[in-house]
Amino acid sequence: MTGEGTVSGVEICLDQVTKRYPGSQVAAVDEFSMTIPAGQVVVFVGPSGCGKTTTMKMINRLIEPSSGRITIGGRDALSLNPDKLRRGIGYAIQQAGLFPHMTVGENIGLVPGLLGWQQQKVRARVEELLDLVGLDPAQFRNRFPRQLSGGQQQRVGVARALAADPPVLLMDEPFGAVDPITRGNLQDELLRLQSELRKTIVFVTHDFDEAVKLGDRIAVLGPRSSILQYDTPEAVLANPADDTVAGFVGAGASLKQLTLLRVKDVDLDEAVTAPTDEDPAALHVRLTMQNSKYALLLDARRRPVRWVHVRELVGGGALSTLGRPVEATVTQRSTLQDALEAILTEGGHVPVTGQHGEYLGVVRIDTVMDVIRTLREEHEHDHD
Ligand SMILES: Nc1ncnc2c1ncn2[C@@H]1O[C@H](COP(=O)(O)OP(=O)(O)OP(=O)(O)O)[C@@H](O)[C@H]1O
Repeated sequence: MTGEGTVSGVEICLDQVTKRYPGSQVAAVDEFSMTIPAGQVVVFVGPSGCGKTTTMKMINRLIEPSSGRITIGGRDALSLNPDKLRRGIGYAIQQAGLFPHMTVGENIGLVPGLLGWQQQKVRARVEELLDLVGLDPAQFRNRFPRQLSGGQQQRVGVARALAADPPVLLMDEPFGAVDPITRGNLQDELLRLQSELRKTIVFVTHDFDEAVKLGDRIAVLGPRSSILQYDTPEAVLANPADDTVAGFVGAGASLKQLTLLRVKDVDLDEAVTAPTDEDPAALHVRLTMQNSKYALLLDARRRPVRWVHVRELVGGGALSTLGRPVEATVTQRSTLQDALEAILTEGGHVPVTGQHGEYLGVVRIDTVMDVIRTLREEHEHDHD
């Protein structure tokens, strides 16, 4: 994820951090070392029980490490007062973790209040944050958490984590408890927020697709929080470090890479186009001469309306009644994943439209397949 804001996050370093729970023979986290760059989103992904949450909670010392070193922005986290440390680190969890007896406003204003901010300033900050996460302050400020939907609660949870403008945000499956559509919206909003705020975010999830979507880097973790791979989503998808990672990435890994690219990143092809009032016989001649099977009919404002096959042009009838309607189009901003789905609907190619729905070109299935092949080769080459 690249953003335009200035980086407000700081680097986090974990150096041989180990957690041994009392009474347990094996370490839950075993000598974990990682540098998390300032202003980036790093996603910990891995199977249940591998130690993701334990690793994350050692960063804000909700769990005390048994040994090792942690620095946040160059400061030794283990020598700071834990309460003080936590006030400088935003924390968002599944089911939002809001205090049920406090209003939305009180929940969000909690940490700034603890930091001694003036009431007036806290109130202004609450308004600002509710706005930022897309909730109308007048409507939501005085409600209690139980009077909110799951998605709204998660938004408040994110607002609360951001309240004191901390450089670091820890997010533990924050969108785990909402339906897939709300989840997608919350992810989009986090990306939008992050492009402005540029915090350092550590995000824990089970969901590999979520990791690919949100992460600047993904850490795929195995037993005892061992780092199986720590790389960009592109690299993990294209070249999983071993069979375990490959299994976790799952089938269709190279297809998932297509969510990282957009239509504007590839060359468009030209279809044979025709206005809907063209003479079918004349269009037949044009298609034959250009050795094309299909023509794309455009309306008076050059918007794609129908596909017509060359065979359908010989039986007579007005062009506007021939062929079949265009069912899917994409824009320059659509992901190649969306384009591929549309191509499968449309049969081999999909029209690309501009701001006013006007025809710009088509993306063909061959183009998408070439992209997949190139990505795979590039990453194999990188890892030689
Ligand atoms: N308080 C505890 N006492 C003893 N063992 C614990 C404690 N908390 C976690 N563990 C153990 O430590 C290991 C790592 O747990 P952790 O919760 O960090 O994993 P996780 O990857 O976050 O799992 P999940 O995805 O299911 O939340 C597990 O084997 C777990 O049983």
